[in-house]
Amino acid sequence: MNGLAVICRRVVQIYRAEGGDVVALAGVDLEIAPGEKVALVGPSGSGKSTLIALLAGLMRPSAGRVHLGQTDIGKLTDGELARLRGTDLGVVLQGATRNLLPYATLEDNIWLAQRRVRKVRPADVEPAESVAALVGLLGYGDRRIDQLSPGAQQRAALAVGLAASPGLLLVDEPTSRLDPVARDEVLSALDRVNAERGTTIVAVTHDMAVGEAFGRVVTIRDGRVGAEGRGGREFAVVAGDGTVQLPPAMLASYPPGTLFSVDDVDGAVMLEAEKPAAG
Ligand SMILES: Nc1ncnc2c1ncn2[C@@H]1O[C@H](COP(=O)(O)OP(=O)(O)OP(=O)(O)O)[C@@H](O)[C@H]1O
Repeated sequence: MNGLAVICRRVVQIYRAEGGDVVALAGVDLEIAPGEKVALVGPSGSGKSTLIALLAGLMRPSAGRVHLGQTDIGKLTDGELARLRGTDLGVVLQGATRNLLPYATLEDNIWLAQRRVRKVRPADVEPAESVAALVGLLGYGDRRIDQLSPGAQQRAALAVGLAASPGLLLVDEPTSRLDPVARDEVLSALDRVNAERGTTIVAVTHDMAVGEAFGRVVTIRDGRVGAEGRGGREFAVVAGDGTVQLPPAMLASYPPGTLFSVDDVDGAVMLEAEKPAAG
């Protein structure tokens, strides 16, 4: 299928924990066009995995809306969400082998991942061989997963995520623990999938090479979109409630509670910090 658009509006996710509630996402606004490649980066605990889990339909947002294409996933039943995951959504979890049956062949792994789409959209079922070719594993179909190198296992995990020809591929840390050659092979595979199928790709990563290869890098900070890099330039982002985050390095000079006067001067926004009263 064609690439799916992603729209998040004021998305809030709260985990109910014993020690108290944890606000993992505090109002995420994000738009991803069909066929875009987006890297999600940010400090540990900032909410990246939570956002991916919401996009993967593994849970529903506590508040706000998540649209995948025309579908508001908050309105789907559990059964409908599960169906979406095996058809329109491809999810590749962190750690290649978590997505694979290690003692089965690559071809069997792909075949198993196609079982839902075989019922729902049989016309979209591609031969296992062409899915393997897409990730650079042509001729590996009869190899057992546990006999593949770590880099080839990661591409096998991508093949399984792509087996149903999803419109959106979500990948958690696709290049972690790979050597530079294997990493480049994974990046080329993602590039090929995106170019040939138009699949929208969202990857959580700590690897700057992924961000550079993708071109669009969204930084999640404290459960919000903190900044965005495009074509190597870094931008601040206006959130749905009108707020803009300062770059973290500035917070030392302008701590929470600092007052700014805000002026629009010929299209440039001027912020001037109020000097603390002498005293
Ligand atoms: N199941 C859960 N129950 C309670 N709190 C959770 C749960 N999952 C995540 N959190 C908390 O939500 C916040 C966001 O976590 P999340 O895993 O989404 O961040 P992350 O950016 O993916 O971090 P990392 O890069 O370390 O994977 C953190 O404070 C985390 O401790």
